[in-house]
Amino acid sequence: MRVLAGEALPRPPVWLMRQAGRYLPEYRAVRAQAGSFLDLCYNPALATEVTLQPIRRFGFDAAILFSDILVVPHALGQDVRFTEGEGPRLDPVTGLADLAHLDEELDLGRLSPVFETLQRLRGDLPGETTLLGFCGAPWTVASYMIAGKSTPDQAPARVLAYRDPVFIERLIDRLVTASVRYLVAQIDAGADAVQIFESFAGALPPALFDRLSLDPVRRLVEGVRVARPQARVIVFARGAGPRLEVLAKSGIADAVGLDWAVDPAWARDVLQPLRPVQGNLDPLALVAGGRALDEAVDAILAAFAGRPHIFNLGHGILPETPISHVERMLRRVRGD
Ligand SMILES: Cc1c2[nH]c(c1CCC(=O)O)Cc1[nH]c(c(CCC(=O)O)c1C)Cc1[nH]c(c(CCC(=O)O)c1C)Cc1[nH]c(c(C)c1CCC(=O)O)C2
Repeated sequence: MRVLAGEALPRPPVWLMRQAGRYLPEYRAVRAQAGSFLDLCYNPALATEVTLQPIRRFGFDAAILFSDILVVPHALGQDVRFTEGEGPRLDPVTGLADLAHLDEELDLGRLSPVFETLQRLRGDLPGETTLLGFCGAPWTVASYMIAGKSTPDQAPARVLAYRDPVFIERLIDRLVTASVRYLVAQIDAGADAVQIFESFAGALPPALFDRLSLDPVRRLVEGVRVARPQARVIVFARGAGPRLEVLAKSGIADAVGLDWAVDPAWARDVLQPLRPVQGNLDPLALVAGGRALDEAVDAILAAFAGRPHIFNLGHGILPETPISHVERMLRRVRGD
């Protein structure tokens, strides 16, 4: 929270995207008894437990709510399933007629287990551990709602952005409104800060980036700040590249998340004078370990030293990551 307020610390605080997950045996054990992945997300006792697991094991400085970005379309009435080994499956929404079948307003009651999880976490976490809530950015969530699954380049949503701009705009608007409500409720339930995951920023050409990513994220954050002026917001726009400068200059986010392809020297010179940054170790360097990992960690620490920085990966931790590599990374980041 101090870094998000603009303070530079001698050692950066550290957490990892997807830090609760399949690389942990204790997560796999809970997952096996939980039923479906969504059952786990909506079970406050178990969701609290898996959120706490990486805090207990590694002492990360932040805990991130265990949930998924796709609970928002689910709570809007879209059918969402997670099938083993295949990832998410949704009944595609591809035009205004489909959109009419979804709820206009987000039903917060459907998401009450998520808020209960946050309340439990607030009580169970050490006082010095930041509690992070999150949601997907409107474009990223819309691209799943349209394609109905993960796609390499979000082609189904992108082609509709050209063919049916009215539909895309309505869908994005609905997600902005729903996400404001959702993040405000997360803050009220105990989240200290929230992260917005724009995982598919990199798919958008420049004209669409402003219209479908930057502007909706701005409206989302403004909506949250109007309702809860104390809110702290991290925006992680994967693949945005040099467009991160526009984000940093806009003042939308308290901190700018960096993916692993962002050059730390560039981010130090261009972004860090404007905003605190978060990132950006390549998750595959963490899989590889050894000297390559040490060098990658050192390069990030050196680049961002002296200005506000939160250490993190440049995307989610991979299931094949050895736990000993996470421990090695943490010793290096903490200087012990
Ligand atoms: C695009 C996206 C999704 N979900 C999310 C994003 C944005 C971040 C990113 O770009 O990775 C965000 C997310 N998903 C999950 C979290 C929990 C908090 C955390 O530890 O960071 C967060 C913040 C848990 C999860 N969400 C999912 C898992 C794995 C499911 C399982 O345990 O069976 C976890 C731990 C499932 C999920 N959820 C999603 C996909 C594509 C998948 C399948 C991928 C896979 O299987 O690895 C959608």
